[in-house]
Amino acid sequence: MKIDKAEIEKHIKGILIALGENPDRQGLKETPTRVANMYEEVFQGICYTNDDIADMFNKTFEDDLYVEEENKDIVLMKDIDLFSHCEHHLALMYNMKVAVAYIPNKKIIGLSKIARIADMVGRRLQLQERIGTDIAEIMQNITKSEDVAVIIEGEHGCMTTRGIKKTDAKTVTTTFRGKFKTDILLNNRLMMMYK
Ligand SMILES: Nc1nc2c(ncn2[C@@H]2O[C@H](COP(=O)(O)OP(=O)(O)OP(=O)(O)O)[C@@H](O)[C@H]2O)c(=O)[nH]1
Ligand SMILES: [Zn+2]
Repeated sequence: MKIDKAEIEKHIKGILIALGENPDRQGLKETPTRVANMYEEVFQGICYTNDDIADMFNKTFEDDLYVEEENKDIVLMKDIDLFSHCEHHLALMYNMKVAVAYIPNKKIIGLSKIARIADMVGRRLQLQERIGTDIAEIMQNITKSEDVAVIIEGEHGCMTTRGIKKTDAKTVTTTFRGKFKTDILLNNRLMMMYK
């Protein structure tokens, strides 16, 4: 699937007219094209399924280290900054920090790929909760490990710049899978590392 930029341009022009603007004035003439280009960039992830994203960033290393049961331990990447857009208002989710943890099961994933997965998942119309479950599903697919956790903190433009306007409100969501859900000590250890 590809984003239909011509359709987006047409509709953005319609929105400008509906707002009472003149879409042919100097400053707005190129706006529909600019917005279509921007949408192509920030909504690129809509064109791909979670399986597609897993294939895209499937760079793993098989290391003897993680075959030994006693060496299986938490790998955590935190403070991955991210933007997304809420599916209810198309408003920006910003100041987002994503943390992704997993326990390697024979395979280890290239670290940059974790951030690339988060980035692509953010390029969809999202719920903060679903960003977590999508990242967890893709991580499980690539690493073949059930034990994955995703913690996200973020601010929602639809709550800070309009509506209720709670400018300091932050939302924290957690997605715990496998042992991170069932083993409370492991979960506590992760939260200590996350702090
Ligand atoms: N759970 C969840 N809710 C979200 C997210 N992004 C936006 N929302 C909420 O989606 C809801 C949509 O509610 P509606 O009542 O249909 O929309 P609205 O009339 O604009 O609501 P207000 O924002 O309360 O003015 C709002 O409560 C938003 O805060 C998200 O990532 N997760
Ligand atoms: Zn919203």
